[in-house]
Amino acid sequence: MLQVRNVSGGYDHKLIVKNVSFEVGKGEMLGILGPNGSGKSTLLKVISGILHMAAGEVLIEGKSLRSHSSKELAKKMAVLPQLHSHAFSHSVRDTIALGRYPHQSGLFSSWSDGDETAVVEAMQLTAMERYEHQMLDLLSGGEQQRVFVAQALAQQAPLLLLDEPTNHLDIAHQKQLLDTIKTQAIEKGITIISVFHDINLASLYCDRLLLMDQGEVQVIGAPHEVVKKDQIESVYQARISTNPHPERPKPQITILPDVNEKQNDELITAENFQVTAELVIFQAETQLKTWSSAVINAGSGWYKNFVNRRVDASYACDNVKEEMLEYLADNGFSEADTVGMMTAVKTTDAVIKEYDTPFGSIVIMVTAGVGNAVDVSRTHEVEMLPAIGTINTWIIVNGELSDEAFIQSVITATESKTKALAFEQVKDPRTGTIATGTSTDSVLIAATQKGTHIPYAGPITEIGKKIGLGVYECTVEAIQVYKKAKGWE
Ligand SMILES: Nc1ncnc2c1ncn2[C@@H]1O[C@H](COP(=O)(O)OP(=O)(O)OP(=O)(O)O)[C@@H](O)[C@H]1O
Repeated sequence: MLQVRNVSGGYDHKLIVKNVSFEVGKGEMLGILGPNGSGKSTLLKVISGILHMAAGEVLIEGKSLRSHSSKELAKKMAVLPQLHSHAFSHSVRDTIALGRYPHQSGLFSSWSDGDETAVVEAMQLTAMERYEHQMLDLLSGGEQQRVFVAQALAQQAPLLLLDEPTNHLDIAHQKQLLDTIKTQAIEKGITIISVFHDINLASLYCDRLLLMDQGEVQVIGAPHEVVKKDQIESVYQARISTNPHPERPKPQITILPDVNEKQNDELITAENFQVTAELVIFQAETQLKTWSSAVINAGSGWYKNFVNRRVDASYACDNVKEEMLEYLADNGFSEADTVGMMTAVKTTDAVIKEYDTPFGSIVIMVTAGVGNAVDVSRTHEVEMLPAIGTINTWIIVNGELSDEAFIQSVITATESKTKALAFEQVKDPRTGTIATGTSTDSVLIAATQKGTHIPYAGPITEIGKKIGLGVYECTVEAIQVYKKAKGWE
């Protein structure tokens, strides 16, 4: 659709864009990224013929940009500039209708049904119908931005060039606008080139990204090839981390601040745990980075309340999460701050131990109900029914764990728990073989993320050794307490 070949250009004698080449296919959405002043707007202006091209060539559907008349060009290309100056304020409808000028002909151009449909559709797509008769200068910045996007859409050109289309828009309108534009690309085959400041939006919506640095193309490729930690940090000169989008295979970034908030040097010890007849509670002064399979707030996050709640063996509920949230709220724990687990074991039987390591210490808590023990390697052979009995394992770390260390901690703890079940000869009653756990076990790793950086937590690391020993000891003891309570021995 569009070929940009070795294009250079800028203002008067100041060359800004240097030797830029790329191609964009029909229906493709290309995002242009780069720091302030890197030449993104200038590139868009050169491609759209607003600025003089000092060297190179731009081809639209194989035909040189230079050989288009301005009206011909406007039929092929709609442009949304970065800043909109409007000397005269028109109504919203009249402003959008200006987008139809390339389609008007003759001295007394008549307004056709096609023009009307295009304007109405553009108003619908940008949700501006109810502002139709309002004057532009009485609208908010975001509303005005949507009017100009509507004007560009009303032009019905196969190529859309947008300079920061989400400028001034709140998140709902950013989403609505980008969903609309992307739908135009998918359903109507419109080609879109758009400048973005928001790397996450660009990554999420664009098929490819072009990263500019000092007027040149630093890299062009699929979002996962462009949104890389080192590349973004070096071009933008800002510390970031990359993380996966929860629903799409598009990388997202998070800014890492260099300013520290008030430091809290709280050291977590076994003494910080409270045990009541109903609960094991650990409350940290500030949030800990947590990975867990808990009922409430599973996955990763930052939390400061950790609750292991005892429920009766006959506990049955259609909506466990809702019931648990109500329970937590009634007991003064807010959902935003709390990770919540359940157990049928007496909470007073929880085993809580502290282990010193060269970098600091870890605290381990285990409650073990093994009436529901299973041998996971044999579950495919037998019929499994939901049953009560769970081993809950918590590992609280005074240190800074890497992502690898979080996952390795889960592996190390699980292996160690399995060994404890073997030592205690806990069997799966269906198969008669040694159990590996129960069908509802839960694990939680929480770290202060202060102090020593801990890159790994496998069995040969200092932390891995203590997780291995600690989970084993605590689980063996918890199983023994459970067996005694049940009169098994
Ligand atoms: N009208 C102009 N005359 C002269 N120089 C200009 C003009 N407009 C922009 N420049 C210069 O061109 C360079 C690139 O500007 P441009 O607006 O293309 O950057 P950008 O990447 O779009 O930046 P931003 O992210 O801030 O919008 C800047 O150094 C700027 O000072």
